[in-house]
Amino acid sequence: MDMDKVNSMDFGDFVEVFGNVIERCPLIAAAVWSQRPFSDLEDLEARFCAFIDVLPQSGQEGILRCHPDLAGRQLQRGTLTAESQREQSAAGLQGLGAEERRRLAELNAQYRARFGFPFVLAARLRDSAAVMSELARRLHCPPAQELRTALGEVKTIGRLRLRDLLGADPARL
Ligand SMILES: NC(=O)N[C@H]1NC(=O)NC1=O
Repeated sequence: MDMDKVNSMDFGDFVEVFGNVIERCPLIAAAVWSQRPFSDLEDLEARFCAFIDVLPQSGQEGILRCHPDLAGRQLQRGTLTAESQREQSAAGLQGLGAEERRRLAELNAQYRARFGFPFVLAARLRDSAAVMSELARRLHCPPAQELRTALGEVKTIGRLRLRDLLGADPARL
């Protein structure tokens, strides 16, 4: 899909196509549509990121809370969004053994109890060992720093999803 096509989309089509660039936050695509035309992919990415950056902290935390747990119950049940399913599978999270799943669930619960939102990371760029070690490491970060890190991961996930939709090279992120 090229930028002319994106710029010519009506509101409904745009939200349909880009509504899950930020996981389960179609409102962001709805807001970004108003800012067309976009000059290129980087411009489009920047609009999604800027929306996140100007939200109050409660809104930023709300975005994080829209993300499903990594290797959580939804992955087992197959009820994730198609994008999330693909990303979690790419990290090998579907093939975890019972003990690894239990350990990850325990760390996810500790993380959520400490920060008030789920642990978020761009799973596509990691394997399951890296997911586990990042979770164990970030669990001990100061809350303000962790909020910034988590939002950075949301943006990375979104940029990779945009690249998929536009047929751009994900390696150039
Ligand atoms: N919790 C979390 O990071 N979830 C996300 N990560 C990712 O790559 N896809 C997701 O849904």
